[in-house]
Amino acid sequence: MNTMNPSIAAKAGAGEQEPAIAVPESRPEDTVIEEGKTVGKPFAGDADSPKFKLRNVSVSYGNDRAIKDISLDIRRNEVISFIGPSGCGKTTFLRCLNRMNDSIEICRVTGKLMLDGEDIYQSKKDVVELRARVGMVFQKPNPFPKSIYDNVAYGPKIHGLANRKSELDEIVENSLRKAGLWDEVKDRLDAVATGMSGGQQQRLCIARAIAVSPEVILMDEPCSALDPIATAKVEELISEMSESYTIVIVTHSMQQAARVSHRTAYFHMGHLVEVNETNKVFTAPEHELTESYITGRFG
Ligand SMILES: Nc1ncnc2c1ncn2[C@@H]1O[C@H](COP(=O)(O)OP(=O)(O)OP(=O)(O)O)[C@@H](O)[C@H]1O
Repeated sequence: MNTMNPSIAAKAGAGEQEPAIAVPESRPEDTVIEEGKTVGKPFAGDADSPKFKLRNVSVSYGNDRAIKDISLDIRRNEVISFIGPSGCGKTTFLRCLNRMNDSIEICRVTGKLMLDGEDIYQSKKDVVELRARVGMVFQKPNPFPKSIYDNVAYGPKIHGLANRKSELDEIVENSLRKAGLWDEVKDRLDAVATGMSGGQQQRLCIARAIAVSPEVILMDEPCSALDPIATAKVEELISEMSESYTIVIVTHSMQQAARVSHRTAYFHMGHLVEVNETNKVFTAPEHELTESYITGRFG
């Protein structure tokens, strides 16, 4: 979708010529980040009601704060990438969006997290229904050890989305088509899913997520276990899917963020430092930490 500014990309790789006299440089770790302050455009305009309205979100594991007062709107049908150095809180923040962190006993989430205006952390919230609306695709493809058909049919069955076998067949076919997998598997729907290639397994997991008609799909490094060809197929799929879904993707690949996302959010040590249109983040970042990261000064 976007390409990186060649001058910035070049800095990330080869490094620039050393100046004759060493000029003291500020180090990224010395930069003071003001808590709760994000540069760029983290919020939707007044006219738009965002899909997710997230305000003053903090997350702790025991006494350790992993997310520090983050506020962000996620727009309808946008693809937004979360990038940043390892351990900066991308996955933790992503997993708040469908309460996947609930299963971690020491994890505590505070702040307001609204999906279509409804507080997803309210005590009476049905978490199973939330996860049907906000699906998830993980880093490693994790199909059930069942047939290709059963993997896709499982969700619609437990959510009562089909009354007849013919309806279920239709959901399975449509989901596999949307995941770009139908032609490859239509003649072997009874084959066990774990026998597929890694890339096919990941697209099957995407079909499984799609099968329950979600509104949002969360993707946690969905291509990190895939080869470049399988990665390209999943990226193509993400672009196609953005017509129907809101997509939030955590990625370590800046090239991937540049290719697939409309906006990019840069995280740093639990802070949300910058959110901007992807093209801006990679060509003219506003925050010095974003620039340091995308030019490869740290990672
Ligand atoms: N289950 C957990 N228990 C305790 N601490 C955790 C847990 N999960 C994450 N953390 C801590 O929270 C912080 C943020 O981790 P998180 O995995 O969200 O970062 P990340 O940016 O996604 O990292 P990476 O890019 O390496 O996947 C880290 O300090 C991590 O050690």
